[in-house]
Amino acid sequence: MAELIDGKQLAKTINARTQQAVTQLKAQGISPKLIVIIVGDDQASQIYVRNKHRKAKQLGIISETRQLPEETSQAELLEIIDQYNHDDTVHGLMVQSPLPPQIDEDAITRAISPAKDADGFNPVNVGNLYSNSPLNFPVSCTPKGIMTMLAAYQVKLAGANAVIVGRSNIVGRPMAALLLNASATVTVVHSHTKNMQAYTREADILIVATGIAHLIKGEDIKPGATVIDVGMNRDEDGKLTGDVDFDSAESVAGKITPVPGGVGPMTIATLLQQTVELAKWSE
Ligand SMILES: NC(=O)C1=CN([C@@H]2O[C@H](COP(=O)(O)OP(=O)(O)OC[C@H]3O[C@@H](n4cnc5c(N)ncnc54)[C@H](OP(=O)(O)O)[C@@H]3O)[C@@H](O)[C@H]2O)C=CC1
Ligand SMILES: Nc1nc(=O)c2c([nH]1)NC[C@@H]1CN(c3ccc(C(=O)N[C@@H](CCC(=O)O)C(=O)O)cc3)C=[N+]21
Repeated sequence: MAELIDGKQLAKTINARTQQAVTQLKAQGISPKLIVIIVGDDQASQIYVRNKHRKAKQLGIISETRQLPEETSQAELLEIIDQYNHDDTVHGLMVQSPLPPQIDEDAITRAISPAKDADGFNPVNVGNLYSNSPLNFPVSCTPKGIMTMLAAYQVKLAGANAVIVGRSNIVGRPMAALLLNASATVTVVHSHTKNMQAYTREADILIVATGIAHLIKGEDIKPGATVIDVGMNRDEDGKLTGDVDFDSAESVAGKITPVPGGVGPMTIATLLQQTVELAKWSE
């Protein structure tokens, strides 16, 4: 039976550290502040944003949710981002996805100042990540949180075969860069990959982010592997379920994350940790 990687518990530890860092910054006259912009009323986004806001407040971070109507134009959103870019009291800024079709995501990620980029999606920060820059810069929170989980559970990265299923800008691509920077041997597979099982079965570390419920089963996993399930899917009766078939996977894997209670809580903890880092770096 695999060891459970308890993201919920680890998130509490990270949040306690963040709270201490907030106290220290406030003593120096800096009050970390995060702005989350949300366009339209996507139900899932509303829930995440509410959770982020509540946690941020608990940790002493000033958190504002800027709710914009579904019909907001790209020019209007860019204007609002520009205002926050120039507001010295704001340290972290993010625009929740998905965005309505009239708004180009790429244009939005480019508009957010790299120094306030709480999501780490701006190409300047992605470039820093891919060139393994020694500078301080923000990184996409989900993969960054996964690195914290792997470290906390003493998963060896150097020389490990790491296989990532999915190549999105939010998870797969930054995850590949982080693991490569940590000297893992990295393979990224996706919907065009031939014979995906041949790769997943060789993975010492398997990270799955596709949005396809139960895509990965026990038979696709190398015995003893560390399995990280990023997927967040709703089944017929509204229950949250991952991209990994937990029941068949947990008897094969060495370590495994549950859904819920795995990667999700770490994403939020990492966003708040990173907001405080941005405030520190802004000094
Ligand atoms: N817990 C958390 O904090 C977070 C959870 N999520 C969840 O993670 C999941 C993935 O999110 P995200 O990365 O944004 O998703 P995207 O839809 O942006 O990307 C999905 C990726 O999976 C690949 N893929 C789809 N089908 C298959 C298949 N049959 N075999 C192999 N690869 C496949 C796609 O390939 P191709 O590129 O070829 O289309 C694509 O690269 C979702 O469930 C999402 O809700 C996301 C972010 C944070
Ligand atoms: N600009 C942007 N940045 C993001 O980081 C971003 C985004 N857009 N759009 C959507 C995805 C998804 N995401 C999650 C955050 C927390 C949980 C989370 O807390 N999950 C809990 C359960 C939550 C529940 O019960 O619904 C868990 O897995 O235990 C999940 C998913 C961030 N995302």
